Amino acid sequence: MAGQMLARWLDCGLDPSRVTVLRPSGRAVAEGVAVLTDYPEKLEPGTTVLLGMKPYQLADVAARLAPLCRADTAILSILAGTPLASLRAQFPAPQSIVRAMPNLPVGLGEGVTALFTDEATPPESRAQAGALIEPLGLAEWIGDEALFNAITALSGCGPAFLFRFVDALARAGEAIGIPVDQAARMALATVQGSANMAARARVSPATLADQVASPGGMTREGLNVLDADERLLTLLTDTLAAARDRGEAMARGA
Ligand SMILES: NC(=O)c1ccc[n+]([C@@H]2O[C@H](COP(=O)([O-])OP(=O)(O)OC[C@H]3O[C@@H](n4cnc5c(N)ncnc54)[C@H](O)[C@@H]3O)[C@@H](O)[C@H]2O)c1
Ligand code: PRO
Repeated sequence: MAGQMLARWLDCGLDPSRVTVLRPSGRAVAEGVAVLTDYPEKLEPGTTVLLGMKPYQLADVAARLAPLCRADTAILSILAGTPLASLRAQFPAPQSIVRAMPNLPVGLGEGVTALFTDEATPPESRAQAGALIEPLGLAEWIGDEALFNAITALSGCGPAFLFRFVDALARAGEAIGIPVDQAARMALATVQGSANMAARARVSPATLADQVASPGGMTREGLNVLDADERLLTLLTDTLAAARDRGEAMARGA
């Protein structure tokens, strides 16, 4: 995920010589970006540190990284299910700690990133974090951290659910006799075109769905299947709730 964010920042003109990546594998990231396999001796004043490892690695990483941090180090964490209080406990020195939850299309500048911080982060640092995220796509500040796992379920995990939907649409097409390659191409292009259309439309996706459905026609019969007993809504509510609940469990250390 962090690699997608970096790719977009570099595409938008970030000077690669200003970036250092720490990754145990030492694998190259991008031309001109320094890669370290171990922690540096110090951090430059005003460094922004993006935490992009797995959430369960927080304590191990903080044990080495926190002593290098100063009051003017800014922490940006993309760790799912990791509350701001946990980050503050692990990184006592930095004033600015921001929780971010991006999704994978940030690499194209078409992502969604939820942001949250607390009163200890100075307003100018909050603005800097917002400016950093802005080229990645839609940025949404969240007022209540209690919603962060729900928001992660919707937009952070959302691409996976959409990819699953595209795959299912293609396989359903195949199930009713469309050749497999053709069904895959047409399902993806249908979702892409429809998403672009919905993004530009003046009316809601619900209204657009009704506009596709000619009275007494084919689409209405299909929508009736999705809508029966709110089948699709129930399925998606259960999906988001399961993802959200995993975030809550991760926050409890499970
Ligand atoms: N994948 C997503 O769509 C997504 C979206 C939002 C947030 N996240 C968050 O991003 C984080 C990484 O998830 P991912 O899916 O990108 O996994 P990943 O396995 O692709 O990336 C993990 C990265 O951590 C690095 N790493 C491993 N050990 C490390 C260490 N000891 N110190 C520093 N770096 C280390 C690895 O080099 C690797 O680049 C997680 O905290 C996850 O919650 C992921
Ligand atoms: N990927 C991370 C996870 O699955 C968080 C959102 C997307 O935990």
